[in-house]
Amino acid sequence: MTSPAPTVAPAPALAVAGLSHRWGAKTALDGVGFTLPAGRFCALLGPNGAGKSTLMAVLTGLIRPRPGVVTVAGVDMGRAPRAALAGIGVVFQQPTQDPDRTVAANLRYFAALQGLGRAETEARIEEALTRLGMAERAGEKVGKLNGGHRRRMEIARALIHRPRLLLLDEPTVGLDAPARAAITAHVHDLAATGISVLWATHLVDELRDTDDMVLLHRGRVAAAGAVGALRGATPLPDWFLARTGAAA
Ligand SMILES: Nc1ncnc2c1ncn2[C@@H]1O[C@H](COP(=O)(O)OP(=O)(O)OP(=O)(O)O)[C@@H](O)[C@H]1O
Repeated sequence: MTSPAPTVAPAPALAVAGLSHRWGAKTALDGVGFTLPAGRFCALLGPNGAGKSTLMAVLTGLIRPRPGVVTVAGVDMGRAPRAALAGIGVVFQQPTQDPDRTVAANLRYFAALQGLGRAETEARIEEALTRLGMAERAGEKVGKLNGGHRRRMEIARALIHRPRLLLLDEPTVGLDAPARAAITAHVHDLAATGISVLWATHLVDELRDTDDMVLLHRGRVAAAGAVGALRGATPLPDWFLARTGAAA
């Protein structure tokens, strides 16, 4: 009789353990730990100064985890940073685009940095823009786009190398309500196709009950789990206010 082959659980898209960081005398992260399962939308929620951007800086390799361990799909960022970073797409808080060039030209530049060939590049650009509902804007100059479309272009750019994990640092800052809603919906759709998403925000209306959430407060994880299960019957703004003292 043969015994069934053991099933091996896939590595989480992202795992953070024992992570701390100080900016001089200021403790920005203090023993942060959480895991993000594959194919989930997870909000990194926290008031101003909670440590979200510092954590994003660690996760994008700008700050070395010390102490602490970050693994991306099982790859240790400290030991194999290039391999870990290859699996991540990033949308930083500050946009970086050439406004005088078209959307496609901006994306081509990024694809070249990733070492993609010409035919592959065009296919990837079309694929990424289509996922963000931006395919018809490929030939438009970035400077002519509204803020929401620019942001969508940046998200498309972060997808060009087909990462399994997408990190976004407050991607809706400065956008009006319709543009925020559109981007939030598009990124939820990406998660539904299997891309894991970590979405840093202090705006609770961007979260759905079915999302995961890591609540960061004063550099520590104050709560983690599914949004609906955590808040129960309490409106999310009230739940957030009770735990952080900050209005959402
Ligand atoms: N480069 C830096 N030098 C010194 N202190 C810093 C630096 N960056 C952040 N801090 C401090 O670290 C703490 C966490 O800041 P961080 O920007 O990571 O929080 P945040 O949650 O992203 O806030 P925000 O939403 O305002 O961007 C804050 O007290 C901040 O003042």
